[in-house]
Amino acid sequence: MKVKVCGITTQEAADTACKSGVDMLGFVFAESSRRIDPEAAKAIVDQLPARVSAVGVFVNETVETIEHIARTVGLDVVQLHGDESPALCKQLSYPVIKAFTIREKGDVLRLAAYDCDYYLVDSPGMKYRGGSGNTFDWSLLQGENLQREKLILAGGLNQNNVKDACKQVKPAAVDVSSGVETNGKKDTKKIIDFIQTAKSID
Ligand SMILES: O=C(O)c1ccccc1N[C@@H]1O[C@H](COP(=O)(O)O)[C@@H](O)[C@H]1O
Repeated sequence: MKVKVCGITTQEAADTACKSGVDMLGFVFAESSRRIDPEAAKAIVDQLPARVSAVGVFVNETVETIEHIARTVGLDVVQLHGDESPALCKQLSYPVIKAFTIREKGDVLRLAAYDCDYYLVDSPGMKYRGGSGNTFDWSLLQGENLQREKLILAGGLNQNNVKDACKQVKPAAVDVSSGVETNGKKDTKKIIDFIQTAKSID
């Protein structure tokens, strides 16, 4: 199981995740309590081992802004967490993770319109477009003809529910933010425990 830890704002959280075997680290450049400015993100990205991908999270930005920040920071992948069109995804020169909010069965059909590198399925946002810490009804994905090798499961995952979630959804990767935090800050023990648990899943 591939693991992405999102909402990284400190070198300490990045180091902990890297030492624990994380595959992708997410940096939020959208409205969020976890927002990081590009210069601060670049300082962390510059220290990442080559096997760890740096992912930039954007919400409804232009192609020009996304490309500019991606180049400045040294991102490997961009995650689009808003209402970005299939055409915008195709215009980007970076691999794309397109995020989809899953409220009902019909939402799953939207994935088919997109030709992207990964499809991230998430619960509806609350104050911001993501990072709510809430799960969604995983059974909505059962029986659907999804490209599981491109599927990233997100939304309220934590050390205690990630195994059950993966058993139901069978994604290629899991993404966590709130579930490895205490009082809104990344928690070293939770990061280690989450990555160890997720990595033990076949
Ligand atoms: O984390 C945020 O604050 C955020 C803000 C805006 C868009 C996306 C955001 N994060 C993404 O939200 C999901 C789920 O997070 P959580 O585990 O439920 O807290 C994850 O994909 C993050 O990449």
